[in-house]
Amino acid sequence: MKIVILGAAGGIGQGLALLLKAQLPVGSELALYDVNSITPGVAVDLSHIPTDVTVNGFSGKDPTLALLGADIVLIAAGIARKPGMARSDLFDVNAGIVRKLTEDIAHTCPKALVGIITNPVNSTVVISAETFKKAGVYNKNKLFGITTLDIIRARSFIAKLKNKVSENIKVPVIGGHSGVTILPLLSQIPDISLTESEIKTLTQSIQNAGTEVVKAKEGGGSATLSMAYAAALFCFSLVRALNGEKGIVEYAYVESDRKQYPRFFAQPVLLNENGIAEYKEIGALSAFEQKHLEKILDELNKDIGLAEQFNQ
Ligand SMILES: NC(=O)c1ccc[n+]([C@@H]2O[C@H](COP(=O)([O-])OP(=O)(O)OC[C@H]3O[C@@H](n4cnc5c(N)ncnc54)[C@H](O)[C@@H]3O)[C@@H](O)[C@H]2O)c1
Ligand SMILES: O=C(O)C[C@H](O)C(=O)O
Repeated sequence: MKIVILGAAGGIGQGLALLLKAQLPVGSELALYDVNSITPGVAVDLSHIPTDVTVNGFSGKDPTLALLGADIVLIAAGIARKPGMARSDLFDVNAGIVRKLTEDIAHTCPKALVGIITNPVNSTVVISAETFKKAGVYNKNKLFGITTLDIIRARSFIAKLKNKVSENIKVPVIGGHSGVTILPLLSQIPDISLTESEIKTLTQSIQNAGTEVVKAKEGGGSATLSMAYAAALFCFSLVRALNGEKGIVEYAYVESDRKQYPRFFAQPVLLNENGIAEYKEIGALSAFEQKHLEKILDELNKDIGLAEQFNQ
């Protein structure tokens, strides 16, 4: 199995590459690509870790050599937020980067599963979808916006609040990946009950967690290590599904045909060798969550519309 990271020399890319080198199944192949010329060196560095995962690094303008024969491509290329910016402020630079890299994927490995990390995820995934469509190779079952960071944050915050082991906490998070569009379904966590005030505070903390990191890093970027961990978890699920393991469900920002939601929406999907095998039910929402959901639809539709226009 070959996994490619685009943007591999960045804060997320390097952390993600380390986790994949350390934990991918024996015999896997990891290809790192970034415009930054240090990328082959990052691969040499990683290659000294004694696991049976081969690593190759590529830099320059053309990612083709990295993408050849890819089964999974993870896109973390692009700029990150600085204090005072919203994720949508990244659109002008990152939209073009994601479009170009998607064109390269469409040309070289159109059957690969693609996971998008680059912000604003609510829009970049749509840009990628429209680009694949233009190239005539779009398969909505193979394109994912990675929202796992919202889920692991929710797990961490709830574990801390309730003094529980975070590994055992499962939290659905639906919607999108920006501010209020991040909607944790705190009413659905098995064996944990929360007061109204806890729900309100936790929801806000999960929605603002990215901004909290941006502020704390004081201009040095946004979440990298927690995102690398989140992307690695998501990637391992894709790998297991491609290897034929059954019953793997992940939450991700994907295109579905459910008319009650925007065209792209983070939701639970069952994975198999072909990507999305089935859209799972979101389940019952509390009154608080239902009200919140109604509020975010316009914002998501706006982010999606902007991306659709960009590709026209
Ligand atoms: N989905 C999420 O939950 C989530 C979480 C955190 C960060 N992000 C986003 O991930 C992106 C990367 O964040 P980071 O902290 O790693 O940034 P970074 O600046 O550390 O790394 C980005 C890398 O992309 C590379 N790059 C730029 N243009 C490229 C191109 N055309 N082809 C290949 N590589 C290119 C840069 O050289 C750099 O190494 C940002 O857009 C950020 O907002 C998303
Ligand atoms: O907040 C950001 O800009 C990065 C990322 O989307 C996050 O949630 O940490």
